[in-house]
Amino acid sequence: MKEINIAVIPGDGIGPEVIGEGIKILKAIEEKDPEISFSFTEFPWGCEYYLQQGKMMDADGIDRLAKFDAIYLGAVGYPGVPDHISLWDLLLKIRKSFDQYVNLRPITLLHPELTPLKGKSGSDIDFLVIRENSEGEYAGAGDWLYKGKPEEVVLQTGVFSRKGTERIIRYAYEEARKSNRTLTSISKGNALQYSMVFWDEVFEEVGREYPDVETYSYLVDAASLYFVTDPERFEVVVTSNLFGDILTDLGAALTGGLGLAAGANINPERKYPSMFEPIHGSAPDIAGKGLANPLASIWSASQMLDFFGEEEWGRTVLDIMRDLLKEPELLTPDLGGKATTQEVGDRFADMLKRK
Ligand SMILES: NC(=O)c1ccc[n+]([C@@H]2O[C@H](COP(=O)([O-])OP(=O)(O)OC[C@H]3O[C@@H](n4cnc5c(N)ncnc54)[C@H](O)[C@@H]3O)[C@@H](O)[C@H]2O)c1
Ligand SMILES: O=C(O)C[C@@H](O)C(=O)O
Ligand SMILES: [K+]
Ligand SMILES: [Mn+2]
Repeated sequence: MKEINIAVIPGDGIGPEVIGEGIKILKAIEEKDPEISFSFTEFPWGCEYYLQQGKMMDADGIDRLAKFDAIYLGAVGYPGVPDHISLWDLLLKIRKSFDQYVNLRPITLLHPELTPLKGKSGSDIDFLVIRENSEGEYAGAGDWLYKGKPEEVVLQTGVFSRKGTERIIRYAYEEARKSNRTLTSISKGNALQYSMVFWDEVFEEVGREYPDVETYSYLVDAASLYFVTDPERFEVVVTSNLFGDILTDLGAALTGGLGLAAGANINPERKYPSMFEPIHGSAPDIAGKGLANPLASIWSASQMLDFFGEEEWGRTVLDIMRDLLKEPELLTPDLGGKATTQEVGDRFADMLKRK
């Protein structure tokens, strides 16, 4: 019997709505498979907590989370709390404290009707973005000088360490080798003459150990164009923290939108818990109305299953998702349907039970 202890942080806005459906699916799996059991421990942290308690999570929050096998997160961020506070005091705090330096974001078209791309381009979109998740533009290094004065200056410094750059690039080469796919590095060495020239050098350097992996290296501006005009050229992509953030929302737009985009924040050494979440935010514009698509959070639950060696269940969840996507009227409005968040989750769980 495999027991997976999951810390659940539903968070803000649509976070609790979509996480509830993901848990529903995990419970349905638990019911079907006598070899797996999940425990769910919920933490009330987030922006509402901040407004009541003056903090996004408890002071000993990281220590408490450290005891779990995994973290399942909805989203943080809500009007009334500055976004940089909700991000830095919860989401980024967890990613950094648990050295979740790999962010796996699949960009996969599960149904041909889901892409806005016309014609031949985009019929076979299936790639994995590996986003550096610990430093780079998100290092938090900087300053705000002479606030409010005419000589005001703000610095936000990208930090690219040898260790941090090498390990993400090596992870990506390993992934490409293992899955026999090409590897594309996306950077910006023409304008960013320190950080991205260094990134490109490390990409080449590490690549010498992987002569079997076919590689490409694009500037991020051109890569954005290729995402739209020729997404089929990408198989495994490795990129920096901020570029990865932006490019994966673009990738989501090509494959059904944010309601379908999942992400896994991985600590490959398994020294700390990894965290699974939809890549979207708290979507205040649709929160509390049953409009949120729960498929992204269900997909991230399938990434969790993969991570714990339950790839067969991970695959089954995606197979069900493919089937579900064949009937647009039974999906949430973002995908053209009329169903509520819960109705999609219920139907998903039913389909799983019948598998
Ligand atoms: N990981 C996170 O917790 C995370 C990620 C991104 C943004 N945020 C925060 O979320 C808040 C809102 O940010 P935003 O509006 O820029 O991004 P967002 O991802 O919340 O929403 C962008 C758009 O996508 C739609 N959308 C998102 N998820 C959806 C779903 N599951 N189903 C249907 N439609 C969906 C929203 O309605 C909105 O129109 C901000 O406070 C931001 O800081 C948090
Ligand atoms: O990493 C971020 O910037 C937060 C959010 O936009 C995300 O993509 O996880
Ligand atoms: K999220
Ligand atoms: Mn993002």
